Amino acid sequence: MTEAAQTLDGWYSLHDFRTVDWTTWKMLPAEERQEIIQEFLGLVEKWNKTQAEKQGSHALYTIVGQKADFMMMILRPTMEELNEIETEFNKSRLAEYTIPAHSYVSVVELSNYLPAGEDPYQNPQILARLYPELPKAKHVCFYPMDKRRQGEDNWYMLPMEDRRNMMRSHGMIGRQYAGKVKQIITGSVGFDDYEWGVTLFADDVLQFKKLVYEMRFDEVSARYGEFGSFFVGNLLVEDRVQSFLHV
Ligand code: VOV
Repeated sequence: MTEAAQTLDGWYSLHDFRTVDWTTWKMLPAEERQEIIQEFLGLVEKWNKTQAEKQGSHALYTIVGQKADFMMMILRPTMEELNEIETEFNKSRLAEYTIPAHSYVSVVELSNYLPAGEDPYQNPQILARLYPELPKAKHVCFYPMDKRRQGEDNWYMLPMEDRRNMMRSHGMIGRQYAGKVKQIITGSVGFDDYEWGVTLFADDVLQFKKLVYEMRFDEVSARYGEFGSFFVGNLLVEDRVQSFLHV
């Protein structure tokens, strides 16, 4: 057996994608739509409070294309809290006018491919990455991925040393995007259909394409990467919720 990578695990993560049922939403009287929007903003207010107390974080983005209309990304210390938030949203009146489009369950993950040193859970830089406040970047890009296990190309049969070297090269490419793209890698083995969720944040949306394309030529992605559906979107600040839902 080859040596398994050790992971550091942080907050649990739910990416919840919804499509708005504009047809029925339009049928409501304007005052009722207002009440529903206020109820939803009340939920967001609770999430803001949790975030201010550093007990979690969240992000709202509208999604471009037909896969979904908006995404709520939620980070919390436990799976139970994710479940409660999801259920609370589902019981809200806005949910009656949305259709679930997609979801992804995972946990913020760092792996030990890079040297860590002393107890990582005491290192403030590592803690900030395991329990991050999601940035208010203008754009988000989310996709799930696997490492291939096929014939000669089986990531999980490679010696630790080889995997570490490849991850070093991966990290070097990533570092060139410092300040342009922030990545949050969430592990989902045992939780969802792929092995990782990749969530990228950037103010310049084109940097997603440049980064992902450049990584395609790097061995760990070129030989071993398998990818699911991509979602790309724009920041939905609370002030924009009104205009987004205005009909
Ligand atoms: C924005 C840039 C960026 C940077 C700096 C970066 C760096 C790093 C480092 C240093 C490490 C290893 C240690 C750790 O921190 O876990 C990782 C780890 C990982 N990455 Fe990464 N990655 C980036 C970006 C980045 C992207 C764009 C992708 C998608 C790949 C693509 O082809 O579309 C990705 C994937 C991953 C994955 C799936 C893992 C876990 C792999 C495993 O087998 O465990 N990643 N990554």
